[in-house]
Amino acid sequence: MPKIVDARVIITCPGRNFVTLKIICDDGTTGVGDATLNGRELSVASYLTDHVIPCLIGRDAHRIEDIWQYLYKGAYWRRGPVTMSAIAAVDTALWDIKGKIAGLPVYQLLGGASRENVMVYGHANGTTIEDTIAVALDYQRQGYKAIRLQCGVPGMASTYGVSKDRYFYEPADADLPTENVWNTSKYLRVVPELFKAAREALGWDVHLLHDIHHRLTPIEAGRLGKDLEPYRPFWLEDATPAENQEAFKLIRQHTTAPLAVGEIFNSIHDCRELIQNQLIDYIRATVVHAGGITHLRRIASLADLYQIRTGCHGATDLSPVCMAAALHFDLSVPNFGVQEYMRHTPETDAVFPHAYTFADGAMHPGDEPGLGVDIDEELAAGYEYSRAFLPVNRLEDGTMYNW
Ligand SMILES: O=C(O)C(=O)C[C@H](O)[C@H](O)CO
Ligand SMILES: [Mg+2]
Repeated sequence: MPKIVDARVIITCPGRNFVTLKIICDDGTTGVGDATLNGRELSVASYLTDHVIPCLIGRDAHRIEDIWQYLYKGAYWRRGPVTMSAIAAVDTALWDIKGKIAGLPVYQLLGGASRENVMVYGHANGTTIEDTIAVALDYQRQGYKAIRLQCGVPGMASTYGVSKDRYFYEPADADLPTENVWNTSKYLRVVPELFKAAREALGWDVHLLHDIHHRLTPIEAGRLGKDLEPYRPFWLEDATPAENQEAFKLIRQHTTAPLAVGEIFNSIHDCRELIQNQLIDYIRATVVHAGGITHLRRIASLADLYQIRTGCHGATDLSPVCMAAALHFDLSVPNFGVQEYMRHTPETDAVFPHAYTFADGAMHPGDEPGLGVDIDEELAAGYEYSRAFLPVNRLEDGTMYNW
């Protein structure tokens, strides 16, 4: 048996913070897992270092399921983003180790490829509709078959998903949370105009997505869905905060726009009602925040019973280690939908050398044994942790709101 003899947490900031777990076995095999929780990085690092790693030493690295159950049931305090991100990091690293020892890429251990590659969506954003369309056209030229559209809202100083200077969006931008201001009626006016302009410019052979980022009430979401229906959106994401899973019934009564939810979910229990009541079309939970490959597969299996497809979260705060793991998962599950892909910076790509590739709007995890990703610890050590928070949101009268 490959015995776990050591494990360490590596924190690095090549432009943004990443937390990575590396597990080392007695035969020298190592595995990596992403443990990054945006804006709360050090809590997961501490949970791993102080509470998880001591329990791992001496265990058989091949017993992935048993170790998962040990960390989940054994902690007594179940679920939550910190705990589940830490469990995910261990689980991901163990799949990496198992693949390396077997000499197989992880997707082969998960049942093999269910498709040739994995369709990804890119982020087109801009302060105006015109700017956003120009970026979307560029994505289309690069071969993307699916594009997320976010544009600035006239009369609002900043909007979720709109970057100041880049194609991708990096929200954790300050040492203390930036304060944004939100106005629902202004927002509800601009999005249908954006989609109309996008269909005119991009045609109908491209999937168009939009992220509401938890900002509407269910009835407002129903209205937006209805307004967007003529433009056939691929999905509307996070229409309303999903703690209240029942709320999605109201949205469903009013629109046939497909709904995607779950990037902040960390357990199958967060999405059980949404799935079993057929209230969503895509589940966005991903490897790092939803308990690793082991738990995410369980969520996907439940979703498959209800013809709900996967659409894993893949923003830049999920490291290349999570991206690699997600691609192995995506390639293997029968009910794959789409994978989010926000390119990392060259600095991040250098710290995390990886085998995954992008071509013609799709990705492939590569065929290296394990996950096909690693962390260059020497390079990582050159980028010191720098505290960064996600913004907070207020209504124009100062009321605290959802970001
Ligand atoms: O990529 C998305 O769909 C997001 O909503 C990005 C999130 O705001 C981001 O990952 C938060 O850390
Ligand atoms: Mg989102």
